[in-house]
Amino acid sequence: MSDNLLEIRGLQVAFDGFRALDGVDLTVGAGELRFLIGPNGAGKTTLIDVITGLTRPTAGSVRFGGQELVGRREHQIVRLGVGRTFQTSVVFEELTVLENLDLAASFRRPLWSLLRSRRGVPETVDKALETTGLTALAGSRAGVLSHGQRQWLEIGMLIAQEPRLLLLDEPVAGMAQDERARTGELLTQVARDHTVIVVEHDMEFLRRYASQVTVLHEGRVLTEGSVEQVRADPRVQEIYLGRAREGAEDAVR
Ligand SMILES: Nc1ncnc2c1ncn2[C@@H]1O[C@H](COP(=O)(O)OP(=O)(O)OP(=O)(O)O)[C@@H](O)[C@H]1O
Repeated sequence: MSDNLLEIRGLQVAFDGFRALDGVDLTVGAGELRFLIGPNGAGKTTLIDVITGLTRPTAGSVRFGGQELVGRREHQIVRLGVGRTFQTSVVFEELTVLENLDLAASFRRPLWSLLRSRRGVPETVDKALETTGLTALAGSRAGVLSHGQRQWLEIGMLIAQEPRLLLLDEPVAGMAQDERARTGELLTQVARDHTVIVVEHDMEFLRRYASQVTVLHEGRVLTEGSVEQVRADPRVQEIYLGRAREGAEDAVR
């Protein structure tokens, strides 16, 4: 049996004839921390939407742990062990950090165990608190968390569901420098027990925390490799620096 957790082949998505994905092939091994980059409109979010069942492809296949995901509904894909964060928050502000984690974890518990009175905190919730470093804030209302702490809570809510694959869409967007570093460490730690795909634009962040990078461009995989290999690729420089001339000077520095 192959060690590949995710095998995507010939994936196409068309919106009114426009090919947002145009034959994507992508293989991610079990236990990998893979970064996905590409300029605006490259198809990164569309790719995550297809893996998670939100968008149906016009052609191609997504095999996860040997099972075909195309054609399955979102909740079925979650149950198979694929978790994602959204760009909009899914945290309940009025609930505490612990309650948010407990609620997220509860989807795996059978109904009878939810109705039974429970003593203590489930192990998955404890582990999520510890991994995200939010133990001291367990009793705080989620509404008072900083932007960074909230992102970590969302990652914790995913971990509490025990997925095999986590898909994170720009986890450090809008974060201060110290929160970025903390997030990088968190992702590295999460990747010890899970396979993780991270969509991220920030090159400095990639340089520090990414080992394998896939570059998406115009709905296709342009290249893959280490951060250094990818940055040295003239085609990558062209797509980023082409835009840099339009104002985003730091794109591949
Ligand atoms: N529902 C939709 N209907 C029509 N076009 C869409 C739809 N969703 C995405 N697109 C188009 O598909 C292309 C890929 O979009 P996508 O959001 O996947 O890119 P991205 O790489 O995630 O970009 P960004 O970095 O800006 O988030 C874009 O040209 C976008 O306008």
